[in-house]
Amino acid sequence: MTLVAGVDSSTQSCKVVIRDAETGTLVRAGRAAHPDGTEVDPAAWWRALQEAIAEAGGLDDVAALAVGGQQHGMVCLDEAGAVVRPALLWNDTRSAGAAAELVDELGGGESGGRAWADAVGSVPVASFTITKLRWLARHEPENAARVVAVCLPHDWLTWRLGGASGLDALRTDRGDASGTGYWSPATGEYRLDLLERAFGRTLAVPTVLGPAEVAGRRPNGAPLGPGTGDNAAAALGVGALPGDVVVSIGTSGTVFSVADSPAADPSGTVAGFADATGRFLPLVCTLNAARVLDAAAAMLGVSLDELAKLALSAPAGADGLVMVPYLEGERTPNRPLATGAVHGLTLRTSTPAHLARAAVEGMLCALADGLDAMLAHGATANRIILVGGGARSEAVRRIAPEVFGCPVLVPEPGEYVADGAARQAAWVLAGGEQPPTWSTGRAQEYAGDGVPRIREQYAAARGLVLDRTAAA
Ligand SMILES: Nc1ncnc2c1ncn2[C@@H]1O[C@H](COP(=O)(O)OP(=O)(O)O)[C@@H](O)[C@H]1O
Ligand SMILES: O=C(CO)[C@@H](O)[C@H](O)COP(=O)(O)O
Repeated sequence: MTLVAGVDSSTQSCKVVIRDAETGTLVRAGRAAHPDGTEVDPAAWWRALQEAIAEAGGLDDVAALAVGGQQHGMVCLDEAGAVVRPALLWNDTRSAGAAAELVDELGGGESGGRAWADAVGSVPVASFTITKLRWLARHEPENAARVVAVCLPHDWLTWRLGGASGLDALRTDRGDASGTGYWSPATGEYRLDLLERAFGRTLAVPTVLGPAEVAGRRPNGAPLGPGTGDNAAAALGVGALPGDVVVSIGTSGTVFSVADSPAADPSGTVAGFADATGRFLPLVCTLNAARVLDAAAAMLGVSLDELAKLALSAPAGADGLVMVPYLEGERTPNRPLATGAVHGLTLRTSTPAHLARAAVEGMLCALADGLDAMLAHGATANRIILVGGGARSEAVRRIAPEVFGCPVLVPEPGEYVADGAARQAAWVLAGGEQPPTWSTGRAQEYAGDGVPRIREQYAAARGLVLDRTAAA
């Protein structure tokens, strides 16, 4: 049996799966935690990767490997290839002012948004690498002066796995490059003029590979795939096709679909990313998803399973109790400085069950807004597929149809980002135009009538929060 490995170096943890290259059957797996916080020394990802690989039984018998990773993180390297400062992650909002400046510099408002969307498929918000480069240039000029190259978390891990033999060995892929703000999915070219505008001078950047090209080799000669961003890897892992909309509930909440043509939304709601197969991946991302459930469970002093039971014991709409879950600020809508709110407290709604229900409904309503935006920008949703750690919650699975107004498919619990990376590794070995066909496990359908009241009351509460919160 030929084995391939896939890695998901995501916000909260590193996961490794080892699968049969031909059938996709899971053989072994491992995981390790990442540190908390929105800036992280990449060395911590490397340590977690080694721990997860060891737990997965090592890589000696693995014929190819690929890395999926959290998007957008800024990893700055000096001339010798050393990391200049801890990486700023996708959910670090300190560059919100820089994002606003960059949009203003290309015309501001609708016209600035249009210029960015036309140039790189997306309008930069604080998550995007380009805004972090501007922040670094302005706030840490001494660190900025040492930077020679910039890359993304998965690029850096792939580079290290391949021996880190020099900055010109850095490689990336279309999917992750499309989240930088200085690479265009439509043309397949870097926009180093925009990088230079943000940072004040140009930098070395990784070579962008095609979906199944070799990014390097492990010391035993096994090829490394180009890897990709975690959402593009999840799309590959669940085998998403045009007509599928994937809703991922991890640290971030994302709604995305595979498309044949690039998106360019001047409002910035839909990011026009590329996918890991040569196509495109329009995507809406919220900053607040699974951790809203973690926070609600912590507030109530219960486990996540108990939170789900409590949520399901309250009526749909929680008798008017609404949580607007902007616990880390928010990206969609673009309110990096926002805080969360609970509206509709009465004696009747002041119960653990109501609060649990409001947390699940609020988190799902923010994703339903994202789904609306995707549909408004031409996505079709023949199937909605729910993945990510938060999809393990029975309350999320059962309340999602009420909020989305349609059934959702929940694949067997698994690590779909790591699986997508493993499938890419198998593709690198097999070659050809398409990734190998792996049988996907059984998915369970959750159906139920939509309850429009849930979204109506959420929209009213969201409006109050937006009114009191300045945009970036
Ligand atoms: N049964 C569950 N119910 C609710 N949330 C869960 C459950 N299991 C895991 N999670 C949550 O999923 C999150 C991790 O999901 P994951 O997709 O791995 O995130 P990331 O990829 O961002 O690191 C954690 O916040 C965790 O609490
Ligand atoms: O910023 C985005 C997408 O644009 C996030 O989806 C990150 O890629 C982090 O993903 P998770 O760790 O939450 O899976």
